[in-house]
Amino acid sequence: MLEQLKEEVLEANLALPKYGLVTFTWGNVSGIDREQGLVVIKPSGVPYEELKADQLVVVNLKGEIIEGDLRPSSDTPTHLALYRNFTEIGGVVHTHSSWATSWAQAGRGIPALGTTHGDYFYGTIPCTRKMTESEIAGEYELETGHVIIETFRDMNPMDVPGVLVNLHAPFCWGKNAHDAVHNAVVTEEVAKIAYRSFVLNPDLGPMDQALLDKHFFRKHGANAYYGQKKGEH
Ligand SMILES: O=C(CO)[C@@H](O)[C@H](O)COP(=O)(O)O
Repeated sequence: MLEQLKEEVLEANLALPKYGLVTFTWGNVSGIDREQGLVVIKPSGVPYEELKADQLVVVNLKGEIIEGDLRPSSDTPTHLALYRNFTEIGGVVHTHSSWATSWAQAGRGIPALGTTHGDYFYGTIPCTRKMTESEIAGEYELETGHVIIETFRDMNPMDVPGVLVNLHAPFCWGKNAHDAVHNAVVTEEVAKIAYRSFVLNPDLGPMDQALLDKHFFRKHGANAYYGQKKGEH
C-alpha cells in the first residue's frame, strides 16, 4: 500500500513541472494512507528532475518522520493540518503557479465566472485573510493551515477543493494526489481566464447559480459529498 502511494505521489510531483505549475522547487505534493494514518510527501528542496520514490518522506499526522533520510517539505505542517481537518481529502498540492499567486498577492478570491470554473469549484476559490504577526512569527506553516481551515469553516472543502493563501500562493486538494494536481491545474487556468474576463468586462459578476449548479452537479452528482454543505458563491 505505502509503496503504491509513494509511486502515486512521485507521479503527482513530477506532473507539477509538466503542467507548468512550478518554477525551481516552488511546490510540493503529498498523499495520505488514511488506514495507516501515514502521509507521503516531497522532500524539501529536491529538484523534480532528480526526484525518486525512495527519496519521498513518510510522516504520521503528528509530523513525526516514519521513513526517509531527507527533510520533508517545509510546507508539511500545512499539509498535515489539512489532512487532520478535511477528512475526505486524500491529496494536497501547494504551488506558486503565477496566475493564481497573482490573485493571492492581490488578496482576492477567484469568483466563479463561467462553466470551466463551475465544473470543478462550487463557487469562489476563496483567499484567506492575512496572517497576523504572531502567526507569522510562530509556527508559520501550521498557522497557514489554520487560516485555510478557518476560511472553510462554513464550506465543505470538497465543494471548493482549493484556496489562495493571502500574500502567499494556492493550496489545492482532492480525493488523491492525482486529483489534487488536477484541481491545481484548473485553479491556475481559471485564475488566468478570470483575469482576462475582467479585463474584457470590468463589470462582470459571478455566473448564474442555475448554470453553476448544472455544471458542478452534472460532474460531481447532486448528492455527492461535494454538495453536503453548499459552497459560497
Ligand atoms: O511556499 C514555499 C516558499 O514560499 C514552498 O513551497 C517552497 O517553495 C517549497 O518548499 P519545499 O517543499 O522545497 O520545502
